Amino acid sequence: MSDILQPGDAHGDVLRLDRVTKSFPGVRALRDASFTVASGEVHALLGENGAGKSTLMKIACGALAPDAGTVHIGGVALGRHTPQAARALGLRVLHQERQIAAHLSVAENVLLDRVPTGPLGLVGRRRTERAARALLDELGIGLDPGRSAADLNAAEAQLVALARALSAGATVLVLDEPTASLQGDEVRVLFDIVRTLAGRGVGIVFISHHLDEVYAIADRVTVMRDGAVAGTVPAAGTRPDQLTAMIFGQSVDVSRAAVRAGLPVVVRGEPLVEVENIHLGRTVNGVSLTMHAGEVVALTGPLGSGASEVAQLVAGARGPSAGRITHATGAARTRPPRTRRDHARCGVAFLPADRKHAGVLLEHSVTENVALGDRATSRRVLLRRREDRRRAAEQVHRLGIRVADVRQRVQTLSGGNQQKVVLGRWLAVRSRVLVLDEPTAGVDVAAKVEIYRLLLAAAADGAAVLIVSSDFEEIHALADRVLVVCDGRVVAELPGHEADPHRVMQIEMEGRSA
Ligand SMILES: Nc1ncnc2c1ncn2[C@@H]1O[C@H](COP(=O)(O)OP(=O)(O)OP(=O)(O)O)[C@@H](O)[C@H]1O
Repeated sequence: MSDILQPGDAHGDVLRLDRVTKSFPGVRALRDASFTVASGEVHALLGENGAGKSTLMKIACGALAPDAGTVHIGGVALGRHTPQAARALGLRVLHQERQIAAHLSVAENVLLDRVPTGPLGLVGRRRTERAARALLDELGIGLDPGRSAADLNAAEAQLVALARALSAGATVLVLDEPTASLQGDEVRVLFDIVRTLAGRGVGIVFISHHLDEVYAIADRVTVMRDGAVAGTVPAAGTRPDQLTAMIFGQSVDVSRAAVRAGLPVVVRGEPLVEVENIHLGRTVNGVSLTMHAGEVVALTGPLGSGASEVAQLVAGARGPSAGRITHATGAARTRPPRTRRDHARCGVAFLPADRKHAGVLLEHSVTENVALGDRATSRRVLLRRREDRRRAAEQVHRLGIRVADVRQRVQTLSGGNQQKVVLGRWLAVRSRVLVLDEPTAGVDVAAKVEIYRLLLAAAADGAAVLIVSSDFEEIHALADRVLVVCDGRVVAELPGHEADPHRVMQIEMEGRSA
């Protein structure tokens, strides 16, 4: 911890929530939850999907008012429950979405909440860039302050948002699953910066479903269960199985053997999709692959590798600029599918990475969202509400979706539960070809295992499954074959059980430098 003093209360806590309670119609989201963050500590907040982590942080940042309980930031009680009031006391939240102004430069973004003014209140560009440079250097961020923010990738945008929080004098930072769109080296860069911030006395809340990240960065861990705090423990000295037991009430094994236990051994069947030398602009440069019935193929690669685009092409979400994709399934056998609807009709289910925009209809109910898969794959025009509700309820049960009623709007579900709804949509229609981009991003470990088993069961039933994943544990547990993609090409193929993180990272590095 740092010797730089930050405002805090008598215990040095920069954030203190005391006995917070919050209910939504039909749900008790928080029950008497207390949580503190000390100056200079990284405090991980864990819990299964729907446990109450986001609700607790929404109350901390003034986005929601508690029914009971208090919030103190820097030792000062949050009087009005508004984001402005929490910000004024020094609390900032970094969401997963891009939080930078694209029309401004890096420097202007960094100093957005504290633009240095010259005489007459004018903002000097050179002065802005100098001030931003100093801040970026302090954090070890090597970005050019004069660069346009529109050109930044997701990882760079996040670093700029962090620098901006620091420049605004944040004393508490809430990072909500900050590594969701980052790859290996980018995660390391982020963690270095988080450590630097903590060294300056900033208290950091780190929400994650990845225990390896928690061990890499956190000092203390608080686990939430069913809206209550199950306990707070030091990260060092607490074993992963102890944490999963706190999260789920039992330990969870994500190994290949455990995930496959009790499932039939599958023999590779006939080819269902034939991908021949496809191209997409400069992102995909001649990829060929065959997906067979009964197998799970994983595509992996560094950010921008083109793996996601290959999945989009196979799913028919985009058309290739050259090459051919032939499906052997369903009604469209006589002609290659051209549109996404064509693909869906010949049995392709697609779970895109960008769920918020392409995956889920937030304003609609769980039932309607699950039923969408059926609408895309059948010619049925008449709505069968009762049947739709029955199917939705089945998926809610299978995937452990935390929802009071299937008529509830998806908007009111926790992030991980929204993800399960989109997945349930495609599992409900028993598609023969499943294409899933990062199928378990934001999903808790117990649900991950459940999803892996459902995908393996679908494969055992004769489906061909293609996943894009940056989660090595997931690839190792799930894949029969792994294709490593770099610069829009498949640079290596290896059997799933040989795809340990070290091996894949080595191939990615060689692929990138080739
Ligand atoms: N606006 C709302 N209306 C109704 N219910 C809500 C609302 N916001 C949250 N909930 C419910 O409160 C509970 C806690 O949700 P919360 O988002 O805090 O979970 P979480 O721990 O952050 O989960 P995840 O890991 O999936 O993000 C869930 O049951 C959720 O459905």
